[in-house]
Amino acid sequence: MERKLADTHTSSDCDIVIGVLALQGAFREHIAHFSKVPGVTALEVRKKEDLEGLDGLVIPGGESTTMALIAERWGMIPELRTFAKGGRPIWGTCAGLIFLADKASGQKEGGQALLGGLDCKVQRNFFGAQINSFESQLPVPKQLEPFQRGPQDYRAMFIRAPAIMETGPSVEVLSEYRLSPEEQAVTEGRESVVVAVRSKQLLATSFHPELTEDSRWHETFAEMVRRHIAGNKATANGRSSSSASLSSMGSQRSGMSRPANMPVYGSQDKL
Ligand SMILES: NC(=O)CC[C@H](N)C(=O)O
Repeated sequence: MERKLADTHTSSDCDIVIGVLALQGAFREHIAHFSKVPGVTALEVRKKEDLEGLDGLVIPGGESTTMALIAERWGMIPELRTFAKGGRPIWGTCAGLIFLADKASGQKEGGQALLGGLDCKVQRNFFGAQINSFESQLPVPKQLEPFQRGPQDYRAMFIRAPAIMETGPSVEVLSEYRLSPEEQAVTEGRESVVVAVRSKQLLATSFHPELTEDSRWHETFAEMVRRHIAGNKATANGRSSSSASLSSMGSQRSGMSRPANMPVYGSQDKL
């Protein structure tokens, strides 16, 4: 595929290629979303060679044990770890968050391979089984530029979702979910759990933005990827990467806000 990353491009308009791990789960829905974000080409990643030339990677929701087993069978775990260590941006949604976490509790017997890198402890299936899946409107994370357009809340869909129980110092909390009194009763009085974080080049969400019609999480990740590229270019040119400001990137795009409350993509049964 021909790529356009000319030096004359600013960070805000350079074309980027984002891979979506397509071993299992909701990868098609992520690709459908990225097709709505200008300048983004999204590709399925099915084998280790597909990781070459990507600017960023999404690990979708699905079933993290199954995804890890398939990745192991295809010999992809070392390459995925190398990709993560290399510093290119990765976004994990739901099972993808579990995959990125340094620690996960509630694993199946025998455990599961984790990529790690995200200094968090997650609890698998924190919100219960498939039948306990639910939706919630959460306030937008103020620090993310794409969320300054459109509604002041976003639709979060939790499907056998994990929660982030502990975060390390490098982790920035983007969203929390307030637990009901009944939920607090079974979590030793904990009032909320973390459901979205960012840490350096990693983004992770407990819920499924790809199953809604709101592309602002996808725009956020595309910005992280562009900022990473701009930072690398600035370093290569001996300049400070702070010249790549998120707000200046966002201000050049217009007409991209969409109503959050739109139909769900596809069937949840396949998750
Ligand atoms: N929707 C999801 O991605 C669910 C994640 C699933 N509970 C797991 O542990 O992998």
